Amino acid sequence: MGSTPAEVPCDVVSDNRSGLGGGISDVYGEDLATLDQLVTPWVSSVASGYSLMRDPRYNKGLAFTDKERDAHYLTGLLPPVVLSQEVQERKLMHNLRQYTVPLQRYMALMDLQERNERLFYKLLIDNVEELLPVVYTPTVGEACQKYGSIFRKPQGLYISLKEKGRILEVLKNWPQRGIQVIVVTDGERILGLGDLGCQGMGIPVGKLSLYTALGGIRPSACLPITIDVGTNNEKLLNDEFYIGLKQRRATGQEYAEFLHEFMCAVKQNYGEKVLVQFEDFANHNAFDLLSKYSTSHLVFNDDIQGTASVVLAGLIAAQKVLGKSLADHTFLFLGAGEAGTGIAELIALKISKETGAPIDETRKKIWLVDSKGLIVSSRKESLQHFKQPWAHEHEPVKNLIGAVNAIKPTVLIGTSGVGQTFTQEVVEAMATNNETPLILALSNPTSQAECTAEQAYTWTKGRAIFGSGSPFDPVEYDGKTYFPGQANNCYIFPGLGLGLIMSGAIRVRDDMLLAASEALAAQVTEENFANGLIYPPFSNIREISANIAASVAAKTYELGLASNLPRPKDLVKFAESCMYSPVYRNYR
Ligand SMILES: NC(=O)C1=CN([C@@H]2O[C@H](COP(=O)(O)OP(=O)(O)OC[C@H]3O[C@@H](n4cnc5c(N)ncnc54)[C@H](OP(=O)(O)O)[C@@H]3O)[C@@H](O)[C@H]2O)C=CC1
Ligand SMILES: CC(=O)C(=O)O
Ligand SMILES: [Mg+2]
Repeated sequence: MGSTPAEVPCDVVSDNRSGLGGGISDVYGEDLATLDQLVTPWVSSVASGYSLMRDPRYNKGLAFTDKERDAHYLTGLLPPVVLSQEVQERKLMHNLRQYTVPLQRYMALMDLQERNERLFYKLLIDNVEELLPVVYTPTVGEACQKYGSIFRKPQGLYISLKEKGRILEVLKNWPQRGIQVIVVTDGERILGLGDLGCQGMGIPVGKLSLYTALGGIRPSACLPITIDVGTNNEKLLNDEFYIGLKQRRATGQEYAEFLHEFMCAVKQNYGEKVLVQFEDFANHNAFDLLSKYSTSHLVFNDDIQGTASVVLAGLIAAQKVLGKSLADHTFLFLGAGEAGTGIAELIALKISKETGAPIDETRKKIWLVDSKGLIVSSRKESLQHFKQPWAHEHEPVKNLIGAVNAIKPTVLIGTSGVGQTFTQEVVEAMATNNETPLILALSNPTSQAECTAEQAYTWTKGRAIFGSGSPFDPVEYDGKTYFPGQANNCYIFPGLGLGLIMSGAIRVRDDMLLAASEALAAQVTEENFANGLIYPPFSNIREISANIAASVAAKTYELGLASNLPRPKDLVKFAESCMYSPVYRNYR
């Protein structure tokens, strides 16, 4: 590394560089470079023999055929048996099930991803309900907490303050060029586990594996990034195995300039149509980053917008069970941060669109409690900007039970990041006030859920509709089985991302999030409703994602924000045709 990054303001990057496949012309600058400029000497070659077996993108392990073994100098490097991918899959699932500790399963799966990418995705796609809790919440949370200790092979791209002034060059070290989706975190609010610094990398890695498995985005088009601006986590600062910068977090101008350099470098390197998903930033940066870059980049914040879209989908679906329109509900949130206010705002927007009432009016049906109590107008001056629209006229209320009794919500949503805050008293009050209380304990991982599924069903005597951010097993109560739903943004972001990419979107708009919610809600079947579910099962997630993608793409075309022209006629078929398949390819 040596040359300084070109000084390109974020908003003057040519849009002609990346095509549907993220195809970029001379973005690495080899052709245009002058003699005194440094370039990265990337080469491509045909892998064979040992290096073919060591390349996770092409490795098939014992599934290499005899013909392939002969042609690619593999004979003798493998035992004689040839196994099909299906047999490999059965064997691996059998082995995985031997591990009783979830973190061991996580590590085994990460090893597989590093060893044989297609087999990893085949496993994940075919066994999504079993493996989602391993590569994603809750186990990924534990993995992040212990990332330094379990660290073997680096995954994703680490951009630390040490690279200030040369982020563009760091991006060029990533071997894949046709990047279509970046999930980036700075590790400050990892699930409900707080500041995990550089060890937050598990989250972008996990989210992007879902982009591929659930949304069909090619693995080579996905780039997980962790921005390391330090950590304020004392435990990590004193941990000899910590993998990040051992310094306190950069803030203010230093932070903003570093993030700006990053955002400019991303656009410069990958063009205008690369999707950047902000993930698990703390709310004091998340809202500002989203509003700053949503006018110049294709960005969305999963915690604010993806979560909003998935919860709205559940509420739209629940209308069929409850026989009430959204406008007939009163909503109460515990937690008024990214997830809470993000969901609240999208609900208010949806009601406003449905009823024609101004959004200032529709917000009045929605109440939020933060760590200081109910958000009311007398607190307005001291509130962060994202809470202010929710400061309604009401006398102060100190805590959640007080708010439940005063507001009498029909829907209770937990976005506090604090476990066991929906106490028996709170849940029973919901059951007293409502025939069918809708209770969503969204905080992750499981340890931070506001209540468990069992508590929700027991304390409401089986009358609640319950969903949670992390999965719970079905619950037996009074001779009946109850199936809790998983209200998690992973229903939305893979399909949303696919829809944006396949239409060549250049910006994300709220209407696209609403389209995603409608599409997800439409996938809930009568059978799901009969089981008390307001989300469809994950077993059909690829079909669901294709439908979400088609609706998002349709909205993108309608808004004039699509660049992949002409518009394909059948967007669902087009979405399906764009999806990555993990089935092995044959080598000549
Ligand atoms: N299911 C899903 O798909 C998603 C789940 N989440 C989960 O939601 C949780 C919150 O995330 P996010 O909104 O980004 O976090 P934020 O930090 O932005 O917000 C947390 C909010 O909770 C409030 N809070 C904290 N402790 C308490 C308490 N004891 N009583 C009342 N309020 C409290 C905070 O209050 P104050 O402002 O006063 O500090 C703040 O308003 C996390 O656990 C995360 O995993 C997030 C995104 C998606
Ligand atoms: C699910 C998710 O994005 C979160 O808990 O932060
Ligand atoms: Mg998140």
